[in-house]
Amino acid sequence: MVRDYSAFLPGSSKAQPAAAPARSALEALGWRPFFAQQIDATALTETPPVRVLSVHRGGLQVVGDGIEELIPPGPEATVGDWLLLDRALPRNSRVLERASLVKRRAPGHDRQVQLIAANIDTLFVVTSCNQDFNLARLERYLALAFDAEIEPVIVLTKTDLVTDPAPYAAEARTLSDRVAVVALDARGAAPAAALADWCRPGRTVAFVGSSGVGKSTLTNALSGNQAIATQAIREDDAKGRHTTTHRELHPVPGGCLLLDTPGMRELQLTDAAAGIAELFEDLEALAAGCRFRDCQHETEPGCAVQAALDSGGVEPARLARWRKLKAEDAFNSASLSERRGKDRAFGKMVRGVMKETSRRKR
Ligand SMILES: Nc1nc2c(ncn2[C@@H]2O[C@H](COP(=O)(O)OP(=O)(O)OP(=O)(O)O)[C@@H](O)[C@H]2O)c(=O)[nH]1
Ligand SMILES: [Zn+2]
Repeated sequence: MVRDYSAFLPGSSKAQPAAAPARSALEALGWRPFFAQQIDATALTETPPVRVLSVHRGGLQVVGDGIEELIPPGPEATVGDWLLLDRALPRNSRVLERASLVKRRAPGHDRQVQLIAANIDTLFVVTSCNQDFNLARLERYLALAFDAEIEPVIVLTKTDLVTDPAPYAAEARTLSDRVAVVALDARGAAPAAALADWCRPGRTVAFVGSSGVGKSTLTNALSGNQAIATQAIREDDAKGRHTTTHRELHPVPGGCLLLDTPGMRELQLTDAAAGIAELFEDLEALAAGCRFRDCQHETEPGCAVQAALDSGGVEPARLARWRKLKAEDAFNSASLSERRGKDRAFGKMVRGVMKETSRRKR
């Protein structure tokens, strides 16, 4: 489905409510005390704050109070970042400390860390009341959100396609008592009201989830479904094809800021140990009581996790998901050489076992 961004285009004021509350241009862009307290009054006038709306090869598209420009590449910034714009030397603009940051390791050799998006307030983790619904997948996104210091909210779509969506919502609620769960029909008027709490003016939100769960439908719903003609923002890629612009922050007139990037949709779990620990804080706390610090919670003596499992204090399926998520994160976070090392160690182990077996046969 093509996302309809026409309401976000410059000059579009159709979604503006008649009596919008007065709010500074910066606040509407997400400016708040967390950023303001990082600078003094002189810096504020000499180097005005601007927010990065998009990142292109040619530079950074930034907006601020009466400012809208493309500055050359230089500052190590990503979509959503706040910069103190150095008018004389834009590439020296300072990046303000982030309230949240989504990053990932680049595929390929050096596996450098790539910045995906900064200063997102809410990550809507979208799934549907159908076979897409999967606790392990939801947990992966929740851990990523926690790791990036973003508040996750689970959005369950397609409630209209099942007789009773309640069991889905109930299962989603078992994942964490710190995560809100919203169940809705993504088409129509429901989302704007149901998600209003997180989509107030000046808030920055993003949707993640598998293909087809309703992210575009929700995006369009938040923009007020104002435009009738579908008019996605597009740019030509190197091969002359039209592709939806990557890494864009779209200010919804009179509303929140919406981040839509393919990089966000394909989030992989890497370097998210802290987020996993936060999501599974009860199991982490148990594990602190294991005899060995590197306990794998399998057959080790003095394993507090196994003991809790035996006494029924831990749900086996959840424990299995925790261990799998940790293993996935460790593997994805390892450098290439570390992975090779692991492969070598594994190969050596396999060869050792085979030697042992053939010797026994003789
Ligand atoms: N009945 C019903 N259909 C829905 C709902 N949410 C989404 N759909 C439909 O599901 C299809 C896929 O929705 P999209 O919004 O394109 O899904 P997406 O997550 O953006 O998918 P990608 O762009 O592939 O990532 C569309 O035909 C929507 O109309 C819902 O709550 N109820
Ligand atoms: Zn243990």
